Amino acid sequence: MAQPKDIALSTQPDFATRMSVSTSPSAAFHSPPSSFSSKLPQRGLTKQLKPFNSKDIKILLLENVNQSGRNILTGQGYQVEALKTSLPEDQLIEKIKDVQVIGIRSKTKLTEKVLREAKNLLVIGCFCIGTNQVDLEYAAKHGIAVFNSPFANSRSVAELVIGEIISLARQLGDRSNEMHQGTWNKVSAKCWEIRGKTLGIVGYGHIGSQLSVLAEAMGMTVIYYDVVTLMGLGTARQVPTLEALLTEADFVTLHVPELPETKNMISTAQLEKMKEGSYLINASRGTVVDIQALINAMRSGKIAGAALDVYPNEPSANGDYFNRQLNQWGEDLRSVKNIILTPHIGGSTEEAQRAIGVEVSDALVRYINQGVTLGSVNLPEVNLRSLTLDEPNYARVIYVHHNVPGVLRKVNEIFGNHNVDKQISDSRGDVAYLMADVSDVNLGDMKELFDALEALSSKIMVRVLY
Ligand SMILES: NC(=O)c1ccc[n+]([C@@H]2O[C@H](COP(=O)([O-])OP(=O)(O)OC[C@H]3O[C@@H](n4cnc5c(N)ncnc54)[C@H](O)[C@@H]3O)[C@@H](O)[C@H]2O)c1
Ligand SMILES: O=C(O)CC[C@@H](O)C(=O)O
Repeated sequence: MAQPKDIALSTQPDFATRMSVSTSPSAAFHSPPSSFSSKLPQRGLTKQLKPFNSKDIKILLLENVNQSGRNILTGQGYQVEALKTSLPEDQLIEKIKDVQVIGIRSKTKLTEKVLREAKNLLVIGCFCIGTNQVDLEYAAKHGIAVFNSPFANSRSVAELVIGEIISLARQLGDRSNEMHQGTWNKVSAKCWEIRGKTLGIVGYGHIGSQLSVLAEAMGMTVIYYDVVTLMGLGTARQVPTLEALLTEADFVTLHVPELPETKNMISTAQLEKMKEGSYLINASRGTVVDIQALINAMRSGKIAGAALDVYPNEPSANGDYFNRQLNQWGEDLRSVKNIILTPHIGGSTEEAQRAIGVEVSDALVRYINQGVTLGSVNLPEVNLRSLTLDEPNYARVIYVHHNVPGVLRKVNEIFGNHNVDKQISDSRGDVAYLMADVSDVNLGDMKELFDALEALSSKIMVRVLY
């Protein structure tokens, strides 16, 4: 965009605050008005804004979003329908037509096909870390913001992996299964302490680095591989290649996102590189491991044990679905020795789900009521000081538009007869986001502003809140 960005930064939080908001949302997100207020001029109580031209906000929550999140949304007076499972595509398409907000976890696929039908949708809340289930680009191009919870369940996943490392080293799953069948099988052959063993972490992000600290505390040596050069915590050491990690680690654990580059990142060639009798853990995404190759490597004895929490195809609800129909190797996998299979529960703790519910719902409320995009994974992050009850005749105008030259000139011409009290604009790729607070406007003025902005060829979405 040719025009200058950040037109009215005088009311923005300082740089450090903005950086900490961007990189560490949960710190500020639980109570944004108060966390910002100490940095900003005090001008009375925050006014709760509402759209000048639309009905009640309708929200569809799928996949059993935690009560903490539902309470925040219903507390705002929104109409919330909450379902325990995800929905088959045809039902999802029917329901999404009607709502302004949808909340999902990892199972619901918001593809272009589904989003095309979502004519009223303003915002998507992913009540989890991963956002690979959403077509982020399509959403951005249609002005639909997407929020997630980037690390509220990291600790839960790291703790699960620690449990799995010990369980695999001691063959706990098999011993427990045998006892459940009535068989006493006291063995020590090929059962190990984890002290002194090497843990290889692939992906040293929020989860990988938490795990690193826990593993070292238990006496393990930690090495990690990441596409980014990162400072190791404690005495953890970064290795230059995946191959270097695979040849050195006794336990390999995967914590990378689902990307084209991470698809089948661990397949036959990589399993061959691993140490004889080593272990593999995957709690990242199901596409990262070639499971048939893993079954073969375990049957040959090369891999002594594995723990899988995620699968290429996962059922949309609880029940007896983990079979050949879902994944063709389903039954073979179940027959392998010393393999721990869990139903994508890495982040499924009370602590994590409560924190995610609060964090994502707060972000949704801020976006719906104020247009603030801080923490969005697909739109530029934009914030303006809240309007207060001392400013009764103000409107907040939000204009999401194509990032092309000349837009700000046209928008400011439209604002021409009004006082623009504060304004900010930023872009991300092809999409730009402008927010302006305009004073001395009545409902008629708001309609005029709305209609004029709607008519611009650069328009993606217009909202006028007051
Ligand atoms: N099982 C669960 O319930 C559960 C819970 C939370 C997250 N997850 C999954 O775990 C993944 C990791 O979570 P996180 O919070 O640690 O993510 P993160 O973004 O903090 O860290 C991911 C790390 O992987 C690295 N990376 C990316 N591509 C890579 C590649 N090709 N090779 C090596 N490193 C690469 C990144 O540089 C980053 O450091 C998430 O994307 C999500 O899919 C699963
Ligand atoms: O809770 C879920 O469904 C997803 C958990 C995890 O994979 C995440 O991406 O946060």
